[in-house]
Amino acid sequence: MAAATLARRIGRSGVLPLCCRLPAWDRAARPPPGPAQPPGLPLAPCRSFSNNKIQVELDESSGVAMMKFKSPPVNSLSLEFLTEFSISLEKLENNKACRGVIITSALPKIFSSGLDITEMCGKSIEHYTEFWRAVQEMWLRLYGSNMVTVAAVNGSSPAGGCLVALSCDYRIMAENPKFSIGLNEAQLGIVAPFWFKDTFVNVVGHRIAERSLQLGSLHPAPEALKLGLVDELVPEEKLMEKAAAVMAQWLALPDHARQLTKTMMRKAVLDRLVAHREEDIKNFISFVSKESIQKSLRMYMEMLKKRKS
Ligand SMILES: CC/C=C\C/C=C\CCCC/C=C/C(=O)SCCNC(=O)CCNC(=O)[C@H](O)C(C)(C)COP(=O)(O)OP(=O)(O)OC[C@H]1O[C@@H](n2cnc3c(N)ncnc32)[C@H](O)[C@@H]1OP(=O)(O)O
Repeated sequence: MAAATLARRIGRSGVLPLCCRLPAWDRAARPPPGPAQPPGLPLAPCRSFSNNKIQVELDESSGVAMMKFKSPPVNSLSLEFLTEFSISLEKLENNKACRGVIITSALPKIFSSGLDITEMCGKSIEHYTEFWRAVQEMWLRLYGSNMVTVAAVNGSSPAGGCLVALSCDYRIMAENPKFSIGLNEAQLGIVAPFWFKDTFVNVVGHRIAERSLQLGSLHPAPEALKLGLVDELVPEEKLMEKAAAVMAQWLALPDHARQLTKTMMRKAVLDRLVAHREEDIKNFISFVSKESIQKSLRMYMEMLKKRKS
């Protein structure tokens, strides 16, 4: 689907209507590009594209795309960012030449600061609906992607930023103990929804997830490795090289076998959100509309600003 058409269909809601496409986890496995492809079949024209928030470059010879978050100061996941993120994933997913994507940040020291807190403060019910749908859409696309997804975590990655990394197939983090990662929602006085929790449990197991979620822990990189929250630590200067090597290893397998296995592992969790999407939006709205929650979020933002001065 052309980017302009996609953007029009997404419209202000930030969401692709589900009727527009099959979810990635329900699609048939794609044949690998290259010799198996009928000669003369044009590849989708998306070698490199970028928008205000995200830059993507696809190397058609390897089938690997590099996606870089570039939304200063901290790559917060605003409605606009989430919309661009979903559009970028959709473009790659629909491009037969693309088999894998490495997700990283173009900013120093920050992978992503998580959901943009200002999107959850003092806004209308319509805005909360649109925002939360865009958060759901991003996760459904990323967690349900048929592509191999590798997170090259080159900075701190709290809450929604951690969810992005957790939703990938493999996480490599720069071994800087100043960088931390985790679902710290409880520290903000808010609660990670069930599908954040399910994604976390699927990576680290129930006990570690329960303790970490209740405490709202942000784990420095070495601790994140011990907990299995990330798969590997490497010196920062080796991060991209390592991500490319891991990607090559995963792409050495036949796509169909890997994709069907991924679907088998993730389907129940994806289906749970798909079945309860509207209810989840209602829960989000009633939760963030509470005066006590608004107060907690405002205090947290003030704390961030004070810490700076
Ligand atoms: C029952 C349940 C049912 C339904 C669900 C209910 C509830 C909803 C759940 C919602 C789930 C939420 C998920 C989230 O992702 S919440 C966001 C969590 N994020 C954080 O806690 C990170 C906060 N930020 C930081 O810790 C630091 O900023 C960071 C990332 C380590 C970078 O530090 P530093 O380089 O020093 O930069 P600054 O702190 O100076 O920040 C620069 C600038 O950016 C602003 N900012 C930072 N993070 C955010 C953010 N997430 N959203 C918006 N703005 C952010 C910061 O305030 C500074 O702004 P300024 O104007 O002062 O320059």
